[in-house]
Amino acid sequence: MNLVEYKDTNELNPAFAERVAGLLKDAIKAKGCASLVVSGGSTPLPFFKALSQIELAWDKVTITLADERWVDADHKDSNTSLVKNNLLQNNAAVATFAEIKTSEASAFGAEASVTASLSGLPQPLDVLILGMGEDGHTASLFPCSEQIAEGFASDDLVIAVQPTTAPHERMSLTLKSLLNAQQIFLHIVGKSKKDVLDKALAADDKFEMPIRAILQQNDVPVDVIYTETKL
Ligand SMILES: O=C1O[C@H](COP(=O)(O)O)[C@@H](O)[C@H](O)[C@H]1O
Repeated sequence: MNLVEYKDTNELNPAFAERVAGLLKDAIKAKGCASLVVSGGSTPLPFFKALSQIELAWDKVTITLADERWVDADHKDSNTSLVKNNLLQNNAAVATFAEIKTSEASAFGAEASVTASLSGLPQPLDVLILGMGEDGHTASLFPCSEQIAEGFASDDLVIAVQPTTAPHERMSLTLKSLLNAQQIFLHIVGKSKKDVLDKALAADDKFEMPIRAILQQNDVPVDVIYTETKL
């Protein structure tokens, strides 16, 4: 794990966007296409705006989400709408978006249709950007959920999850899917998230803090992109 710290979000967002864009350009040069998996929540919004403005062959990039809350597109908690309204804009408007929210009423039973929606996603993933909750969840691998052991052990691409300490059913990439990446970034902003990171690094029970399964592995490089100061 490599910690990359910035003075503030005004410095972090363009620099992180250039770093991600560089990796996507390298992948396109090497194989003609690239995959980018992003997270939702509140942290990535200004970074999405910065990334959307970078010039690259976005028509060769497939974007998807590491997880989604099972809500309609017009719900304020929709990660899909966050991506559509902030990342799939400007130069990035021509990227392909593989959605992980489908029309089923429940996430439970929708795994097959979500897996089908992801069938065109180039794998291994070129860039995976994760967030982290105060409870140490990442994607929607929640420590509180009944599905956490299966989320760690499953060979499937996605898993439906019902958190008990956060709202909404979720659809999440499984741990195996998340680790099928060339480069992982953990994007965190603020001292409280840094405290969670430090706690995650201080012990090894991944069921207590699922982010440990990402941080404490040696197969995929992980850069933590961090600033304490949100402007
Ligand atoms: O519920 C979720 O939370 C995490 C962290 O979100 P943030 O608001 O603290 O940035 C996020 O990474 C995940 O995609 C989201 O569904």
